Amino acid sequence: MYHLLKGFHEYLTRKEEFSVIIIGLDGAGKTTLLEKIKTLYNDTPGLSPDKIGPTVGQNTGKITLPSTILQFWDLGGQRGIRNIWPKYYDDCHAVVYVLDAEDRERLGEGWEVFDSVLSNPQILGVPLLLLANKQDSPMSLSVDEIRNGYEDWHQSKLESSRRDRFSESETSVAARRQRWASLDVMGISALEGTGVRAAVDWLFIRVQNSRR
Ligand SMILES: Nc1nc2c(ncn2[C@@H]2O[C@H](COP(=O)(O)OP(=O)(O)OP(=O)(O)O)[C@@H](O)[C@H]2O)c(=O)[nH]1
Ligand SMILES: [Mg+2]
Repeated sequence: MYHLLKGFHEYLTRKEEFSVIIIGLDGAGKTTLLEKIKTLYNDTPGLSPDKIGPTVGQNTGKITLPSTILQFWDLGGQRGIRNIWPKYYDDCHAVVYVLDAEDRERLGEGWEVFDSVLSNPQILGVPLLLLANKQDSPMSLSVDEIRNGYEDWHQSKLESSRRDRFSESETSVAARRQRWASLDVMGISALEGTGVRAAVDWLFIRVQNSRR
C-alpha cells in the first residue's frame, strides 16, 4: 500500500523536463541572459555580467517551474563554432534566438544566421522566440524596427537572388514566410532583466504544447 501511495504521489508531483537552446551571434548577450534567468528563478544567483567571457562550447542552467523543468543550453555564437548548433536541434523543445538590437553594423550577419535557423527543417515545428536584446541602450532598435528590419532584409535577399537567377523554390519561400508570420519577437534587457520573465513565461507555455 505504501509503495502504491508513494508511486501515486510521485506521479502527481512529477515534473516534465524540456530543453531550450539559446543561440545567436557572439556578443548578442546569450550568456548574460542565461545567468539572469538563473538569478531570477534559482536560490543560487547566476554569474554577474563582469564575470562572463565569450562562450567556447556551451553553458547550461536549469530552472524549476510548476510541474515543469526548463533545461537551458547556451551555445557559443562565434562564427567558427556555430556549426555545433545543429547537433542540439533534434533534442530541443524550443529555440531562443538572441539578437543584439544595439549593434546595427552586424544586423545583416545576424539576419543571415537567423534566416538559416528559421528555415532549418530539423526545427521547423519547434517553438522559436526572437529576442531583441539590449533594450536598456538608447541606441537599440525597438521590437517593431527589428520586425521590419528582417522583412526588409529578406525582401532584398529575394530580389538579389532573382537578379542572379538563383531562385529558391516557391515552397521554401512560402514555408519561411509562414514561420516568420507566426513568430513572436520580444524586447529584453538581459543585463537589467527587463522582459526576461515574460520570455520565460512564453517558453513555459509553448513547450507544453510543443510535445515533440
Ligand atoms: N547594454 C547591454 N549590454 C548587454 C546586454 N546583454 C549583454 N550585454 C553585453 O554584451 C556583451 C556580450 O555578452 P555575452 O552574454 O557574453 O554574449 P554571448 O551572446 O554569450 O556571446 P558568445 O558567448 O561569444 O556567443 C557583454 O559585454 C555583456 O555585458 C544587455 O541587455 N544590455
Ligand atoms: Mg556566451
